[in-house]
Amino acid sequence: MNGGGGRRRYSSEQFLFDGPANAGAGRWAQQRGGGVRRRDGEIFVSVEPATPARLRGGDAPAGESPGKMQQLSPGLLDLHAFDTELIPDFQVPGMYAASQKFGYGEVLDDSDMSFAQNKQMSKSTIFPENNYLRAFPEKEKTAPVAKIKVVVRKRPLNKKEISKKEEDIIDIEQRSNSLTVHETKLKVDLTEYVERHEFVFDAVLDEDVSNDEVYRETVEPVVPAIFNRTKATCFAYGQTGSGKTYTMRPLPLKASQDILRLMHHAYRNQGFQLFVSFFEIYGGKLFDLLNDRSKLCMREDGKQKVCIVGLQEYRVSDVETIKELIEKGSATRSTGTTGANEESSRSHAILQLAIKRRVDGNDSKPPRPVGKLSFIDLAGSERGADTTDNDKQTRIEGAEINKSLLALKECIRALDNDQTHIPFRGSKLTEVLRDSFIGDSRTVMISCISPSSGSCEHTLNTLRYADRVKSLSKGGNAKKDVPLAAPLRESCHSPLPSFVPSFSASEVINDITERSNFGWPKQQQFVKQQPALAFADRMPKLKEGVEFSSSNDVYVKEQRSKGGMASNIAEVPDIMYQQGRQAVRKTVLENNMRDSIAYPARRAQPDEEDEHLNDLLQEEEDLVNAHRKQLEETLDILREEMNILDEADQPGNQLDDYVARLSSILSQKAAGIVDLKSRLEQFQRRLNENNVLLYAESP
Ligand SMILES: Nc1ncnc2c1ncn2[C@@H]1O[C@H](COP(=O)(O)OP(=O)(O)OP(=O)(O)O)[C@@H](O)[C@H]1O
Repeated sequence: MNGGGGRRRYSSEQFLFDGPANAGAGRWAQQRGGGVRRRDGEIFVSVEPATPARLRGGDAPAGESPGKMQQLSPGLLDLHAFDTELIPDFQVPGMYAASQKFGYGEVLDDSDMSFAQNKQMSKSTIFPENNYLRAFPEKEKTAPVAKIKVVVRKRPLNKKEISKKEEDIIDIEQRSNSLTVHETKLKVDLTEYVERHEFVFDAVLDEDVSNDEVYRETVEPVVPAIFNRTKATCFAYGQTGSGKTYTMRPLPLKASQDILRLMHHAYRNQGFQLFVSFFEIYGGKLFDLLNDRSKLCMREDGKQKVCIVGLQEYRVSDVETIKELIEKGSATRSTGTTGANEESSRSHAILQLAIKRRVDGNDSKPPRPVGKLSFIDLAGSERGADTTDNDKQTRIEGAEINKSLLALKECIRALDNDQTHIPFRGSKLTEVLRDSFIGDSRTVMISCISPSSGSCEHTLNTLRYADRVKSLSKGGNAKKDVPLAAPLRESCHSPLPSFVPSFSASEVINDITERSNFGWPKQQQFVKQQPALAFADRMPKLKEGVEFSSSNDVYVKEQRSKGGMASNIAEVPDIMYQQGRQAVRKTVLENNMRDSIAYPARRAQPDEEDEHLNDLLQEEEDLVNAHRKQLEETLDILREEMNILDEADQPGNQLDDYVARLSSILSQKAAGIVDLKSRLEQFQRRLNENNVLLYAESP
């Protein structure tokens, strides 16, 4: 929780991913040969008896022998670790059993037959199953892990929020994976009502859940997989102050403990090594947090492998050294000095734990990359909207953050839908993480939310983002959420309007694409068949108390105060309006782009494809945001109009005043409509441009 006055209090364990306020050591009491004891009592055990050399000020001895506790691997880091082959000596006992046990045994390429045979041999002849089982603690016998997992974590109200008497508006039922946001809204007649927004995710963690439990729910299941060429990525997403850093901070340490334990027990003497790197993306540029924030350069080679030139990687053998590296990197991380929360982070911090393996047991050759675990503490999500109020630098940063969060969402969605084309070129963040989006990968997104009524809008935005990450996925929420809506439907005052479709978004996509004779939906078809547009058409027919339900979001309006003079004015349930439709539209848009790219005479280059797609997605998001804003302004204007009408009815009213205010209101209304219309036309033109290309060049 925040300390007094909204400033953070840094506890003894708060250093990972945190900014300069945490700089400096001294929070840890060292226990030579026996690990390290934190002042709060928790003990980290060093898994090797030797005590590592201290790391201070980036002066770790470069090129130390691999036998030492840490080793700096200077120069070029090949992030494209995923053409990695397991080296020929891999038939050592244990790996086969481990890969089977953890559910990752199927990930080998077909081409790697010799290796597969070796593994078979090792299983039957060298490492009997029962021995293996005894060698592994219960918690490591993990079931196969979902490719994408979206988890929400709610933090407790902090002192500042309590002193401002803000309410906790998030309800999480025990042992459920759903949550409800209670949003208080004002009607036109200024009476209050509550909108309930219900969401379902893979897991929902309430304020009582400890960091240990977060680790068990998110990262722990994927750790064994990285010994078998999997790339796992864990993101923390959310507004400033929602608990991203608090959540992410302990994860790499806990993961490294598990990795080192596996390396020294299950995979003992198999040549595995652990490397740590830590860098940030700030304003679209890369900086090495373990090398005095020196600027890094990202390059792509002829085979489209992404490399970060100059990134320092440290070989580590004990948790204590990792902790020190993380502390050092966190202290170097950029934090902004502008905006509402001056301590908020405006950069993405990326900490990577890479598993490599010695080639033929030979220390003179560079070790081969095997798997990787990345932890990403994203910039505050609301910073993406920070494009107007601050200085130029802040605006540029805001735009970059916005771009990267948008691109990230699209990449994860593409990944979960097994799309062959991943739009990773959309931002520096996704480019850098390119290797995490190809091959065998696992992604965990932890969406952090604040419970307070004052953060309602940001919380809803975070949940919508998380929802869109998965809502259209094959194994995602769309279908499984349908039953959830049923009890809520039953509880509503009046029956669901007959036009509310019971569709899953992916079914709609299929439906649309099936109806197209040419393999992609024509733009006109697409527009007509959008279910949410059908909703919008019918919106004025809504009555008080009706409920909307899309596949995984439920809108229920509870009237708190009745009898208002404007109760017949339909209010747009923005959550419903946005969710199903945006998801559908985006995928159709992507399909359009993909298909248009598959056939044209002048083939677009991959770069162009990504640019087109990302530009369009961005423009679309801007349009929807502008529409929502305009709607909110219209409601304000309506309120104002009603006031002046009321006053006009009073005896002795000032006609001049009435005329002037009405004139100003009408101008505002007209300006809003003109602005939105021109945005809409511009977007239509962009869609047409793409479709013109499509139709002109299709056979
Ligand atoms: N689950 C939690 N339980 C207790 N305290 C929490 C929890 N989550 C966050 N906090 C506290 O809330 C404050 C803000 O959290 P944190 O710094 O992690 O936010 P953040 O999302 O990383 O913000 P920024 O984007 O500005 O870095 C901190 O004081 C933190 O200790």
